[in-house]
Amino acid sequence: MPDVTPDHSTTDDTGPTEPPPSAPAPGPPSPAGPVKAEALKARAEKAEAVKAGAVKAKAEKAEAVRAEAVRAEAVKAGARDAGARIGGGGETDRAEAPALGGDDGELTLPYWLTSTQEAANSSFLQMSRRLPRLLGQAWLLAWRADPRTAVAVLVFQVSAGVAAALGLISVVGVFDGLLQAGPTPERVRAAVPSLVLLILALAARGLLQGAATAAHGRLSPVVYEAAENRLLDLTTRVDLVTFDDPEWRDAMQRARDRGIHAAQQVVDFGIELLTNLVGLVAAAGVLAVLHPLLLPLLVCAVVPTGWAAVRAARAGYRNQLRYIAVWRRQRMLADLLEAREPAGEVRAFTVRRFLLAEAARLLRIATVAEIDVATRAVRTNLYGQALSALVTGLAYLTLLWLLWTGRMELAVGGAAAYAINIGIGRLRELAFSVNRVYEQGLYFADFQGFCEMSLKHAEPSPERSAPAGFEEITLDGVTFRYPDAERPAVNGVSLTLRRGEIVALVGENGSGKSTLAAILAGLYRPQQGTITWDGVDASRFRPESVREQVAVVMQEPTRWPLSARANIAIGRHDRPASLSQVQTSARAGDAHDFVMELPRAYETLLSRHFTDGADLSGGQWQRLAVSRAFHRDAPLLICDEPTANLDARAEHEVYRRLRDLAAGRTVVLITHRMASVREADRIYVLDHGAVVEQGGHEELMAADGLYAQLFTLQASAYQSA
Ligand SMILES: Nc1ncnc2c1ncn2[C@@H]1O[C@H](COP(=O)(O)OP(=O)(O)OP(=O)(O)O)[C@@H](O)[C@H]1O
Repeated sequence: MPDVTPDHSTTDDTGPTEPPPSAPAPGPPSPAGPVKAEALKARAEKAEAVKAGAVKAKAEKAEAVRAEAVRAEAVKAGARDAGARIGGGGETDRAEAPALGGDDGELTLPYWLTSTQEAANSSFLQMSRRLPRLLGQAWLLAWRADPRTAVAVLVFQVSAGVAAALGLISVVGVFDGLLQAGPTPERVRAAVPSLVLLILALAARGLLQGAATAAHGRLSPVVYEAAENRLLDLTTRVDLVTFDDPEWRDAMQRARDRGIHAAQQVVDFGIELLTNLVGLVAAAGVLAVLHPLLLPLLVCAVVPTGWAAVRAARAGYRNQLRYIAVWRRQRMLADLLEAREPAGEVRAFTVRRFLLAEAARLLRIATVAEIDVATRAVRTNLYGQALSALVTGLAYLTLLWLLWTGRMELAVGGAAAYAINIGIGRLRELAFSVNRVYEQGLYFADFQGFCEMSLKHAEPSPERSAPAGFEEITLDGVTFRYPDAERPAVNGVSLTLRRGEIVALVGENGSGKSTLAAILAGLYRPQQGTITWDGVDASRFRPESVREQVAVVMQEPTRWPLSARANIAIGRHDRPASLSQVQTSARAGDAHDFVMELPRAYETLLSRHFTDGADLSGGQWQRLAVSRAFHRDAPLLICDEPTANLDARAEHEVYRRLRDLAAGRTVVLITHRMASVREADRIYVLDHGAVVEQGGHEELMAADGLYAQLFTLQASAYQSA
């Protein structure tokens, strides 16, 4: 869970506070950059060239040039050393080998950084203009996640601000009392009521601020939870073909990478901004009452302070922008090195040292860059503080001038000095808040964009449900093309499935068998042609209700990291199944015997990632998948190469049971094992997405077409062996 939960309780009204870190870096660690002066100069020039609103392509190019310059420096500086260190200095250990991806590690701007690019190059004015809408969106998000807590945060926060304003006003009273003419005891007495009010106001503010922080601590994770749930909900609601749409996948990746976190942060920083705004309004109000000149003075102070804040933040983002690609690649490699699946190949291909060197090279670049960021952050903060001191000095000089020339009373001057102090601190924090809300708002826009896009791709949901069971399913001229594909994967297919039949789909690789099976299963909707269930157009049924009637054994069945029992029972997760029912399904899929040999039999967790977990062989996983499909007990069973990983005995068993199972059901069988096909009632031969032959085994052999060729080829291979 993301971590950023600003603690508002630490906000102090007693004067300007230290500026917050210039660049909150959600997700990846803070970026970095080598300290070479020339590279920095080149980067600065390029950065200036990339003006706000510049087209994305231009920005990407500029960034790539910069990144490359800096990368080259960093690689020179440390990568080879790092590579040498890792493997003990051997020749093969060094990072001499070409970088992964065949691009020699060129760091082009990844798609998901375009928002940061925009943020890094936005002016303060641009940020301020978008702000109201962003704050509105943040509020909506918080409201939807938890309306009561959202209102509580708002009420507590505003009340704390009002209490702070009261405190400020009472300070004026204290000064007024203390600095009036007369003997000291009288002056002290005159100041007491205001002092009491000040104490009460501060106590109330402390309490309210604490309550606001507590409510916010509750709201923030709930917002994250709501955003994550919404993303998952929409991701699973779109139809399957949307997963093959690269644009949607990009959008999903962006929303997942940064969007969810940004949703939470927009709310967090929105609250922070509100807090600072209330404080500022209080200070400004008091100043306006004290002297008409003081308010414009404070407003003037916002210009340099805001400029310094935005400049510091933008510098941080630029660094992040530059090095986040390095960081991501390093993480990707590290993940691969740590994962179980590639562990075998890492060793078998003896690539350990090569990969380590590459990971170290990237890490080195990031480390060098990180040191640079720290140095530059100190410098920027120094400038910011100097500028801030200058503006504050100017404000006080004006105040002195007002006092000196008798335009302001001493008591009022004391209170004004206090209010200016607070006002300037608030302004600085406000500038940071604005910058943060804006930056996170850009990623949040990605999240919202994905939600809107997914809603457009959501499956249609007609009221009508498919009937339980069928006599005949008919496909008429069905054509299906994947997004961006040049030609249809299934082209004008017409076929009929009757109850109790075993129908086989045969054809060479890529001929469209699996796609056709997915269409039959209701996973893809054809762009042309119709599918009817007992004469009713299946598109008029709720897609889920069609799938309820289908059990599928996928080509690559999912290896659910659940117990063996759950791996089978998930086939009908909505109906509670007893162990004996699960065992019956397991026997049907020829899985019972090996499951009983597992350490905890049916309760064994099938994942090596957990203690006591076990893993299965490819064939065993397949048998579980067949059992799962049997357990689903649906009128249409689609088996897409169910025996590809099975040994001869298991294969024989599965087909024998399929025959039994077909009684009263329909089985669609896809397999390259021609011997298993000859048993089918009808065989459809596919070529380039179209049905080129159909009939029984004998009939097709006699036709001497593609089927006969494939069959004879396989049979002869066995005979010659
Ligand atoms: N998700 C996808 N996106 C785009 N094209 C796809 C996708 N899946 C399959 N295709 C293409 O559709 C065509 C048919 O693929 P399909 O998987 O249906 O063939 P198949 O007959 O089942 O092949 P195999 O015997 O190898 O399993 C192929 O050209 C394939 O490249």
